[in-house]
Amino acid sequence: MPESTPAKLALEDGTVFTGLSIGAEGEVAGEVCFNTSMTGYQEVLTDPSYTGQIVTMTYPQIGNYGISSEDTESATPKVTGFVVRENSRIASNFRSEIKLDNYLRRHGVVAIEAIDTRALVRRLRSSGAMRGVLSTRDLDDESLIAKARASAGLVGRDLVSEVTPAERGTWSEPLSCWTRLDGSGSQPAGSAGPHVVAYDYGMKWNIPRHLAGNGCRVTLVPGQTTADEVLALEPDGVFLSNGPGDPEPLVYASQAIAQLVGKKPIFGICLGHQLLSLACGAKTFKLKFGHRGSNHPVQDLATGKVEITSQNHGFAVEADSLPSDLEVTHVSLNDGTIEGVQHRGLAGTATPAFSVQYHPEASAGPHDSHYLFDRFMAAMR
Ligand SMILES: NC(=O)CC[C@H](N)C(=O)O
Repeated sequence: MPESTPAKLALEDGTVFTGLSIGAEGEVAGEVCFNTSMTGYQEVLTDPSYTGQIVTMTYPQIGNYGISSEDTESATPKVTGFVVRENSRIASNFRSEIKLDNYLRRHGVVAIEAIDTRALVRRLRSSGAMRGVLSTRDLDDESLIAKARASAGLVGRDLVSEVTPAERGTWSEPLSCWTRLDGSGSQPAGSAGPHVVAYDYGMKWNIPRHLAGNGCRVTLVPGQTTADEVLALEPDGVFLSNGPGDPEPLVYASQAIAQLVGKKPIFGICLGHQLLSLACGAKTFKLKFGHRGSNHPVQDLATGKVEITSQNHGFAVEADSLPSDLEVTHVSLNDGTIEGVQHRGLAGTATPAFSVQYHPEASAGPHDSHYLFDRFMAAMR
């Protein structure tokens, strides 16, 4: 029985958790983080921004509504490893096609259940993000701890290269009826609207779904595409996607963006926000334990309004490093970190450049921030 295969998770601080495998046999090393969303495990599993990370869900029972191919944020799971308190034995949902554990095994994801996830998360909260090793092969504590300490971590690595597409592509699928704001039938895809060239650094699919659903013609380009190549496509706007890992080593990306600022309207999300900020001369830093969940409060400084947002980031833009060109537009009400910026000199012109650290495309999460897509549409028109 796969349910009875033992598995262990070891942290670099010497803590070892013993549980049961609910995924593939194997051994993986990554940064151990936690996500506080009560639902959305499927979107978490397939979000390419989790590349290099072993994700712990704080909600104690995961898998109860199974897996539906309509709900993925990329073609396959991208997490390096997965940790839950309890894998639901029942998948109760008419849309479910496969149970969580079978899905994890099918895609080779090493995963563990039946460990004290509260103890694990409290440790990550107080000590900060840690490297870890998750294994069904090696169950020797000392050996696992040594491997965790020798593992690469996230800082200084270019993880975008692992998930960005090799070739240029197009996108035409709109939002599904399940994610439409008003819950009505499928949105018509259009292509008569503006042409968006989207840098795909490991983009969640709900982003191009929003763009296509707004009538945009969407061209997806690899993260290494130069500014001249983007401009040759004659875009009405340039989108900068989310993506995994440390933004600072991605010099090719920030350099290309620097050459596009002021030439076309630019909208960035998450890694795209960090890269736009770097391109304008700001710095980024690693957060102690990151923001990952579906209910993070963010204040829009222009209106004073609070949005409840979906978040997934381990790095952030350093407030003290902001050049005079950049203005803070949104802040986190949990820890005061920067959640949005805009280029001061370009605000109100035909080529604004703005970005947010959180996820207005939701999936999973609330729809409060959808207005940012409307702002981008207005800028392109
Ligand atoms: N979701 C994202 O784009 C994450 C951005 C970046 N990799 C971070 O962890 O901060």
